Amino acid sequence: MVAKNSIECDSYNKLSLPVRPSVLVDAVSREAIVEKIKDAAKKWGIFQVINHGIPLSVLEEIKDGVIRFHEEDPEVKKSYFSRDFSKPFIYHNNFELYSSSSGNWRDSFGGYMAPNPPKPEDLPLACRDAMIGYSNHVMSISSLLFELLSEALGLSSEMLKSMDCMKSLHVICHYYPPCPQPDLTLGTSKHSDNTFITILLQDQIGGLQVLHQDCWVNVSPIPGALVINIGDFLQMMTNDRFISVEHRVLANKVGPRISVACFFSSSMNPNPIVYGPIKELLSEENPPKYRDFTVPEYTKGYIEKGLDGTSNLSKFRI
Ligand SMILES: O=C(O)CCC(=O)C(=O)O
Ligand SMILES: [Fe+2]
Repeated sequence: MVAKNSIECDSYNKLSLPVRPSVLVDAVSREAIVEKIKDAAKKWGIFQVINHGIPLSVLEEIKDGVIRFHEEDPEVKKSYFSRDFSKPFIYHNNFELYSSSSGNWRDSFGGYMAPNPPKPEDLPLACRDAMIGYSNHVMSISSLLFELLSEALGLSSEMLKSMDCMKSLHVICHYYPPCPQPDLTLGTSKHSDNTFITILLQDQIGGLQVLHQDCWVNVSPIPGALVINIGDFLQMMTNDRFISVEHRVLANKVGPRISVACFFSSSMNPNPIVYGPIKELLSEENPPKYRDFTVPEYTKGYIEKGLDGTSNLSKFRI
């Protein structure tokens, strides 16, 4: 299942992420933080942040909530099982099961937490408070991140927010059970996210990798850190100034591995807004590389092809 034409780089030290996790604390000024983010979003499409303001106890609570739900009585879980993403909360394994050539070694649950959060009683008791609490924190850190990303593009701080990039939050909580034969499968196969950005919390088990210059590079877990992925929409809107990172998750002999992916995207909901390369970033020398798109239009192709390792972006290139 290893991607073709890629070399395995097993050492994080050989090729380490350029933006260290302390990006939001160490940098002496906002300008310095913006510079680091600009560099990482361009070269890697990913960076990690610590001291983001979300208390460690909140991170622990959501991870515990994910384990509690997944280790719940199967009868309880069964009542939430569905592939209908318009429902307020669903438990599923492999949204791409019927479109991909192989299944992935994980189970997931989640729902849209903004702009219309589910009624608390629609969420299972095992993770209800944790999901609501964590989502509120993620919404506020996303506001700062979209400001910094706008500034990194040389735009006004409010630009991306004014384009509704942070309006819709889809939270998906993954549970990767220990795998007896990890070499034969993957936790999540290679893909980029159909989002503006994704804010990811991973536990200490490891397995997340990004494809960089034909090498799979480990995104080693850092306690308390959040991983920020640039998604496909932002790559198109920035006309390739930022890149949407291709990533995957290895299956592990140990586990379970827990991760919580917060997708900023309205992908499964109606959204009439037409996006395209941001006019302020274009010039005669830098004409639009993508045609305009709506999020549901983009998502339709993304879901249909599943996580098959191919890019949906290329279909929108001019
Ligand atoms: O579990 C992870 O670390 C990554 C999951 C992921 O890439 C996704 O949900 O899109
Ligand atoms: Fe992803």
